[in-house]
Amino acid sequence: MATSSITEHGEHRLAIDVQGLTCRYDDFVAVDGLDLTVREGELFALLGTNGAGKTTALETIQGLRQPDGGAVMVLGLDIAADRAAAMSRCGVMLQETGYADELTVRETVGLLGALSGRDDDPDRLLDLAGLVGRRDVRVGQLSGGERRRLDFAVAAYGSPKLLFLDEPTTALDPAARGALWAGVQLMRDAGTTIVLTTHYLEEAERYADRVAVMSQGRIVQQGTVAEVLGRRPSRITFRADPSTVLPVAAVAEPDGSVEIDTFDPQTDLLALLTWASRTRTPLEQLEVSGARLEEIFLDTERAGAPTAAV
Ligand SMILES: Nc1ncnc2c1ncn2[C@@H]1O[C@H](COP(=O)(O)OP(=O)(O)OP(=O)(O)O)[C@@H](O)[C@H]1O
Repeated sequence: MATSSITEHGEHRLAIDVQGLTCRYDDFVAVDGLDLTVREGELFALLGTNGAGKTTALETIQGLRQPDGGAVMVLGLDIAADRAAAMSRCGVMLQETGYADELTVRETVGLLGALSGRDDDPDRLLDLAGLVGRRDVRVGQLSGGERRRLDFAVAAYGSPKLLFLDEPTTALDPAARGALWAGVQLMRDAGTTIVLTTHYLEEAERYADRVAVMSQGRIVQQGTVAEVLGRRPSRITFRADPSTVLPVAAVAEPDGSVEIDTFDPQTDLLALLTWASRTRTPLEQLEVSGARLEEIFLDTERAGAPTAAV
């Protein structure tokens, strides 16, 4: 992250500051007192199951919907009062965008990008989005993955200060995903704050500086990937004779499978291996796995109600 995102008082400058945001559809509360902060210069992933409230929250943060309660500041501006000024510094990649099929890729980037009010070179965007080879192809002839990269090129036009990406890699093949992530990382490295939603948790784990997990309209986990993962234990698994008395606390099943959940895998593994060596106990299929976002995500869904630390 760029050091310029820290104030002279050592605090993080905020690209987005949401306090107590509530959004209703008639009597249904889709976003329920949401507190969310995104720091300048970071790549922030908003996660959650279908219907968790991510799109509603992001649309409200972008000023497309009026909140039923709470306050939203975007790039230091109150979105309710200064939407035009705030959004003129933002790029938005929606889940679907309509294009004129007969225009070429370069024409489309140039025309739609210019609507942002920012200047840029369309060829730079085509390079960023991995579309140089498709420059003169008509948009109607693009594949789904190429269209998604076109969405990205248009949203990134003029290097916005803040870029919203709604499920940017959904339905892309691995090569197209890699190309899009490379472009996203270049934007972040150049100082753009990125806020994205995704259902690909491994991508959030790999690329995001911080993540938030939404459930039933509220944030149930928020922090750096390491912080969020650190709230869940690592797991040591192996198979051993069911009659074996183990040196560490474990869940041993009658079929011989053993699970050890631990926040100190190094110490527990060392104790286990030392003991196994001394007692000549075979530990078959021994594996150690760190916590994954997917497990945390599933935990919060199983819990049903928002309870976890934020
Ligand atoms: N126009 C609407 N009218 C009534 N209810 C709505 C409307 N739009 C969304 N909802 C409801 O609000 C809740 C949150 O929806 P939202 O689209 O914000 O979730 P999401 O987290 O973005 O889901 P997804 O991952 O599927 O995009 C859901 O229960 C949804 O059914």
